[in-house]
Amino acid sequence: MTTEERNQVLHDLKASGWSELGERDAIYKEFNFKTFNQAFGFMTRVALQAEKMNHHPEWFNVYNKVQITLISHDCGGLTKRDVKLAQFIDKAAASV
Ligand SMILES: C[C@H](O)[C@H](O)[C@H]1CNC2=NC(N)=NC(=O)C2=N1
Repeated sequence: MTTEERNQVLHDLKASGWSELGERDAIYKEFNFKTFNQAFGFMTRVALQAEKMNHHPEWFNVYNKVQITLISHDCGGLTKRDVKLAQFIDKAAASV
């Protein structure tokens, strides 16, 4: 991404609850659902999309909470693939 693209994209992602990690060039967001079933259903939809994109989240789930970090490991930082997946994730969470 160009610096301009990156700034625009980060601005939009931050507006929807993503934050930049300090220690790595990655983005992070926490999702809270009502139940484990909802959390895991959400994770299942994200997993299928991730597999399609061959781009996979780092994530941690306890009961109704899902914490997600996105980074492109091959580049050691944020790429358009992370942005695409983040946008899919937000849509999936909104439709639970
Ligand atoms: C072998 C396989 O294509 C690679 O390891 C893919 C899989 N999923 C991936 N996911 C993410 N987030 N970053 C990667 O660099 C990556 N690489």
